[in-house]
Amino acid sequence: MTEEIRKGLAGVVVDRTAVSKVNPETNSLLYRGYPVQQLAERCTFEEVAYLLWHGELPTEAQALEFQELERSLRPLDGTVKDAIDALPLEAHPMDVVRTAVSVLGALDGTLQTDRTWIDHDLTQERSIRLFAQLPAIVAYAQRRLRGEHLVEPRDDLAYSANFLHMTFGEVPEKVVVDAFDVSMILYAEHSFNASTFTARVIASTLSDVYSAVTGAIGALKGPLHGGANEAVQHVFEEVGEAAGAQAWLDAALAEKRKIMGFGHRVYKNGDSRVPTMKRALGTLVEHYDRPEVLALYEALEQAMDAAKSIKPNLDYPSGPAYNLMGFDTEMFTPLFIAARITGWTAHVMEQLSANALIRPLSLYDGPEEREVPRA
Ligand SMILES: CC(=O)SCCNC(=O)CCNC(=O)[C@H](O)C(C)(C)COP(=O)(O)OP(=O)(O)OC[C@H]1O[C@@H](n2cnc3c(N)ncnc32)[C@H](O)[C@@H]1OP(=O)(O)O
Ligand SMILES: O=C([O-])CC(=O)C(=O)O
Repeated sequence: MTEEIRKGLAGVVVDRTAVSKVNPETNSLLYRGYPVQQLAERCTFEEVAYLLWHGELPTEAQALEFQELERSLRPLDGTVKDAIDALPLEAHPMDVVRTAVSVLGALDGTLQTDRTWIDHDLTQERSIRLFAQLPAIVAYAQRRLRGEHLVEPRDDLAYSANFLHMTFGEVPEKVVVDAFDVSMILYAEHSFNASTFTARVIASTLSDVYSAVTGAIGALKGPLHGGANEAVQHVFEEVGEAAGAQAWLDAALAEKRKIMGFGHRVYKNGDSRVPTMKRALGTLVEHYDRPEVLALYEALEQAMDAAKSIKPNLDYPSGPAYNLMGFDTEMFTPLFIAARITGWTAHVMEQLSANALIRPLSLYDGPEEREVPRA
């Protein structure tokens, strides 16, 4: 029998999903049927989280109930804070956040008594807890890099305004909060990407949602996936200014370097989310009066298009946007975690609702059977 190997599972359909639809032909992305561009324009990130989990946007009463619950779960758990404080300051924030999520799992008393494994309601409760705790964890990870103390959450603020307040100690102007909220919505969900698939593999063994999310964070960290938003900022710093983009790209391509923030496994004619995020970046460029950032963005984009016809992915506009907002570069991928927690957990619940253990086959190409050379 000849088995066909599809390296990287490229082009392989492994299951159904009703969470989102990525359509490279029409360059569109739907969350539960709604175009992500409309969601970014008309909804808050909290509403989008609710949509991803429940399949419908919340009614006013449901939104209020969700808001109260989320706000009540915001203060950073004391044991998680102690665990973070025990880590070296040099630890990468992705490792800090991954550890904090794992600690939250170990602290969750319901895991000790839960023997039903696939209890949807419990997984949903844990998902909201993770959603509400992640801003505190990520904001604290940023603050300790700067030798600053934890800032307590404010329950009079919506998710994004509170996130920025906990990070910077103040709420920035609306244009910044809005750009941040848009980035959270765009990063929330993207079908069977590497980290979501990791979460689904872990869930398929009937493990718990904290374990699935911890594994997903590990998958997101790599620069071929979420780590690219951080890598884009390094590229911008290496290139320096728009005038140097062409020469930098020629040299990088001659060295066969992958250009971070460009290319995608599914989209081959551009990422559906980029125009919306580029607009958000544009508002920040205007707000902070940093036109040189957009000039460099466009110079490198055009040079890459001319050289390879490869278009930017979402990490390309997000990197410089987070830089303008004032985040340290190592914090960019942790921000992606705070957004993608919604998609990951929606997929974990979907996986559990129609589970099959994920266990593919491999084609063995090692040595033929042989004798162990020992008496
Ligand atoms: C939110 C996200 O996770 S989006 C993805 C973020 N990741 C990045 O930005 C990292 C840079 N991009 C890449 O490495 C790739 O485009 C990936 C990993 C995202 C997708 O890769 P794949 O679908 O496996 O395509 P693959 O890597 O085989 O690329 C196909 C061809 O395009 C080239 N290519 C693709 N992306 C790039 C790039 N960013 N820079 C240079 N060349 C590239 C490859 O070298 C390859 O060329 P070849 O056929 O001559 O060997
Ligand atoms: O879909 C992918 O492979 C990667 C991606 O863009 C995402 O996870 O947002």
